[in-house]
Amino acid sequence: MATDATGSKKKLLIFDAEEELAVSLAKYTAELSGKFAAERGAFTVVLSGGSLIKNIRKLAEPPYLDSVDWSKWHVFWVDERVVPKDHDDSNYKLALDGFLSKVPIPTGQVYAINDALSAEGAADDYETCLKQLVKNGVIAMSQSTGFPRFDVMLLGMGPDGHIASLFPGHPLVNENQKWVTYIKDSPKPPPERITFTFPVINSSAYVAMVVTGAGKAGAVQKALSDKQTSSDLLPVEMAVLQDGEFTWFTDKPAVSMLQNN
Ligand SMILES: O=C(O)[C@H](O)[C@@H](O)[C@H](O)[C@H](O)COP(=O)(O)O
Repeated sequence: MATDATGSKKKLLIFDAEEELAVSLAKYTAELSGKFAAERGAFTVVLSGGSLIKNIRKLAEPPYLDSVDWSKWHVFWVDERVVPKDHDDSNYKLALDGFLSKVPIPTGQVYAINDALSAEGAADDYETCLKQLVKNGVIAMSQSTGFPRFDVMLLGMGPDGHIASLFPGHPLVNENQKWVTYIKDSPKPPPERITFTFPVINSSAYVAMVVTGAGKAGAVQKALSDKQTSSDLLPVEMAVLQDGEFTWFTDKPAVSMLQNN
């Protein structure tokens, strides 16, 4: 069962168990796929790594396996580790094994990083790729921000409140020019990664913030409490969409430190 916390700028869905969350997340994503395929003829989907890939598993099952128009999907990564694509740390490999190998998205519409480049080179290369896709009309542009506007970002959050490879207290959280940047000292291994920046994340049309498990309850409590001060924001709290819909997909353990839950 989902609980809707109305009155908040962000929508909070709370599920009794991860299984129900996964059912709802598949429906949410399939509906957005239908909407954007009809409106724009393309559906741009941004994935994180981590447990998110397991959470989207039901998209690769009936009825969605057959009902979704996978030919319209274009898949990107909000962050990627700078390792070979067949390395166990690769977010591409994680998504390929757990999701992409099970659905018929054209391989040319799956945008992995160039793993032959340095972190800096891979970030520049990915940004160039995004700019080309904006020119081609595959990725929309936000008129209000001047940054690309992805149709949906399906994101996880770390126990420290990080999203993408934007970590608490790291200067990268303040990047406001680049679309894609790099980090060489990630506190979560491996240290070298590329990541979308906040202006890109915050220009999205839809964001699903998918958070399960008691280990994340502290960050969820801070993010959803009213006592936020601008000097002390977790990265997840800096995800504030300019003109989009932000939905938390949580399970009971993840919200166990919220009052009234
Ligand atoms: O490459 C990465 O490390 C991920 O993209 C990262 O941003 C992830 O989404 C969070 O760390 C949550 O990961 P878990 O869901 O596994 O905790």
